[in-house]
Amino acid sequence: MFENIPEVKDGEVRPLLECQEIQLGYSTPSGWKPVVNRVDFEVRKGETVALVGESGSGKSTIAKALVKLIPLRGGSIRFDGKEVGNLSPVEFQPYRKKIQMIFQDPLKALNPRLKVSQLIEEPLRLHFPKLDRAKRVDELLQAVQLPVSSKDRFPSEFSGGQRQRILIARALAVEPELLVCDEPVSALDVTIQARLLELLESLKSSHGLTLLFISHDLAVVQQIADRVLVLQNGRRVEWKETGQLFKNPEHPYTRMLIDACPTW
Ligand SMILES: Nc1ncnc2c1ncn2[C@@H]1O[C@H](COP(=O)(O)OP(=O)(O)OP(=O)(O)O)[C@@H](O)[C@H]1O
Repeated sequence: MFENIPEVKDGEVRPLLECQEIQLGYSTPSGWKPVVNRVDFEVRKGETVALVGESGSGKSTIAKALVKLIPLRGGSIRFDGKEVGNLSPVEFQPYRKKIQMIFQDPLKALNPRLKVSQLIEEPLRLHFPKLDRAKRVDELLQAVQLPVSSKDRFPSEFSGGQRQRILIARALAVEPELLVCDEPVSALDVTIQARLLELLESLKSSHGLTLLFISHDLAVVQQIADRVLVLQNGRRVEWKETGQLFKNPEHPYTRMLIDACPTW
């Protein structure tokens, strides 16, 4: 099955994530609602791939499937060469740590009753029980360029951009390989957005990360992505290296997205 995944040749960077003909959707009271239809893409190690498309095109649905928040209905998801799409939640456990997600609204993901130190220690306790957690919390706060004193405060005491950094520190705690970022900067103003994008860029090299970056903002995508997958109504309409996409958008939908972007 899915033998059309190309062999990796010598010197080529191996894909960390390979999605082949994935089909996703939701069970609703009125029946099965298909959302993502036979979509193919891959993310090479160290690369940033952006998923773009209008609201409702299926971007977050793909992200949810990658961390098994919803099941794969058809097709194949391979992580580091291994088929993970049809694993049970228990079988998927070893991979769950390697794929971390950050969301647009960190407040929803951070328990407001816990201090930052507790929020970051939580995944450490689970995955690295023998580690000196206090030391690691300090290191992770420094990695996301927050003062170490932040650890004694609560999420509500921070700005949106700072909360996003806390969420990133928490995600980094388990040493992921793939960071799935679902509209992580959409709620932030432009200056804060730019700083957070710079941070993600520097964490990529310092922590050996690969990024799948979901956004509807093409200005952001142009800044951060190596390749872009354009989704329309759950179908792939374009899949290209970023420079090429902006220079030579082939699909009318891509051209429409680019024309609709206020930066151009
Ligand atoms: N739990 C659910 N049950 C039923 N339908 C859902 C559910 N979650 C999402 N959908 C539908 O799936 C489609 C794709 O939604 P999705 O959130 O993946 O889009 P998106 O491209 O990420 O959009 P946005 O940019 O607005 O987040 C939409 O029609 C949405 O209404």
